[in-house]
Amino acid sequence: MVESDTIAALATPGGTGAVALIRVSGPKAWEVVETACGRDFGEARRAVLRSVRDEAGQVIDQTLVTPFRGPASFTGEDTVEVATHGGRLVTRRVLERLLNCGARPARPGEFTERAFFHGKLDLTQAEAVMDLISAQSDLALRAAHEQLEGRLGRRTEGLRDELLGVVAQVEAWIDFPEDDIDPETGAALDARLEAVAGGIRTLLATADQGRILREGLRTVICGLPNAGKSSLLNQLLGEERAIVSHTAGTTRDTIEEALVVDGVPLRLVDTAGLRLAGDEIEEEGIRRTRREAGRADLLIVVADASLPPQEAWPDALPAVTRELRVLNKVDLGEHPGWADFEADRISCSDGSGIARLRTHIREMAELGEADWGEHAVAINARHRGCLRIAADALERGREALASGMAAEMAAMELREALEALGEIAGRVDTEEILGEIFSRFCIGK
Ligand SMILES: Nc1nc2c(c(=O)[nH]1)N(C=O)[C@@H](CNc1ccc(C(=O)N[C@@H](CCC(=O)O)C(=O)O)cc1)CN2
Ligand SMILES: Nc1nc2c(ncn2[C@@H]2O[C@H](COP(=O)(O)OP(=O)(O)OP(=O)(O)O)[C@@H](O)[C@H]2O)c(=O)[nH]1
Ligand SMILES: [Mg+2]
Repeated sequence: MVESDTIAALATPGGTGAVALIRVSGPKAWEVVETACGRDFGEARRAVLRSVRDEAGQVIDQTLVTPFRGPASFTGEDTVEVATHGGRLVTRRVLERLLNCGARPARPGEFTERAFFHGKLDLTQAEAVMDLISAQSDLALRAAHEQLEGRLGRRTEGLRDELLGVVAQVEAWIDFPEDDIDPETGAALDARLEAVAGGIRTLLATADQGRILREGLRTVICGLPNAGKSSLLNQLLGEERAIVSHTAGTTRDTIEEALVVDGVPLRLVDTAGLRLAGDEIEEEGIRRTRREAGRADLLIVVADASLPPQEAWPDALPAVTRELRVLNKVDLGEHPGWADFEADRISCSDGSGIARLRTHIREMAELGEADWGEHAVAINARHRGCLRIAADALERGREALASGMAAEMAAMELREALEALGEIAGRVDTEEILGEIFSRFCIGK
């Protein structure tokens, strides 16, 4: 689907600023802007100062215009960038004028979509543009950058090429149905398939990292009432977000906030204290706490250090892969019963131990330099879906080969794996899938 019409949209946020940027892309991009400016541009990639005028010849704004000749542009099409003064009204009037001169408003993500259709970006790179814009931490930014630079696409396309080689060999056998695949060749093919499967597994293992980078580590604070859970949320946020009081049962509903702790994006959730409920609302709060705790990436269990352990530690918490134990209120003195208890000792009143707790949270996220590595990628949910389909089909293909089934059977399964792998970089012909992806972008991107 390569559309031949010319689109225009504001590329910068729709507020007041020093300068705003409007992009026009498509076969008539130059013509549209030249009409609005009443003059030709001359050379590509050279910024020129031009007045955009309305139909009556009245100047709307003095703008800096940069024309690009396809394919040497972001979209791969003829493109013109018009930098206007950054007022709401002036940008709206200039855009309206360009639309009147033959452009139509761009749909969300349409510039990037066109870059994809003109082969400027593969689908993983187009997705990376979006990740880059929404990145909330330096690591998320770095991951998006590496994906934009094409690292993930090269890996999946590399695996696909290798698989394609094997499929070609298997299919060559289909033409000679009287010959079975000889065991030696069969073993060699299987070794190559195992290597592809290994590559897929390596990528799948980054799904957790990818989700955490994009959505944040889901961190749930829980514990008995009055332990200081809301105080801890406030401490980590650096603001008085949640209500804190000496009354047990203060927090009745879950509170969720996004923040970055030591470079790790978190979704921090404060919950109602776990105990036998006093009333119906509290009971519902506690039900929500259990649900939240169950879907946490990291559980922070908080207890009051000044109380004896048997009175302070909540029981029946869901098992999660990551858990941090915290003893709060150490400023009040620690009950001797905790002596051998391994936990972060903190005080939300005087801030002691909070810096160390932050470090521990970061370590738990396993997103540090050491965990990240030189060749790391962080896949998203769509990539994971494709990789799982590919891994399963590949497995079935290997079984078919091993059990001496007809080569057709094996080839069919391997073809399915091939297709799923190719889908990651955008080898898809269903516009529906692509439309779904690009529609999540903002207008002008
Ligand atoms: N003014 C402006 N700034 C921007 C963008 C933009 O579209 N316009 N970008 C939009 O996201 C990002 C930069 N990405 C871009 C990627 C490729 C090309 C481009 O013209 N590519 C040509 C020429 C390459 C070259 O000169 O080396 C090409 O690929 O053929 C432009 C911007 C961020 N900053
Ligand atoms: N001395 C001392 N008091 C603290 C500390 N942290 C919290 N508190 C106090 O403990 C009481 C309970 O704090 P909250 O943060 O509301 O406790 P919570 O766990 O959210 O309680 P619920 O929402 O009722 O489950 C408040 O009076 C806080 O001021 C601390 O480190 N030291
Ligand atoms: Mg609370």
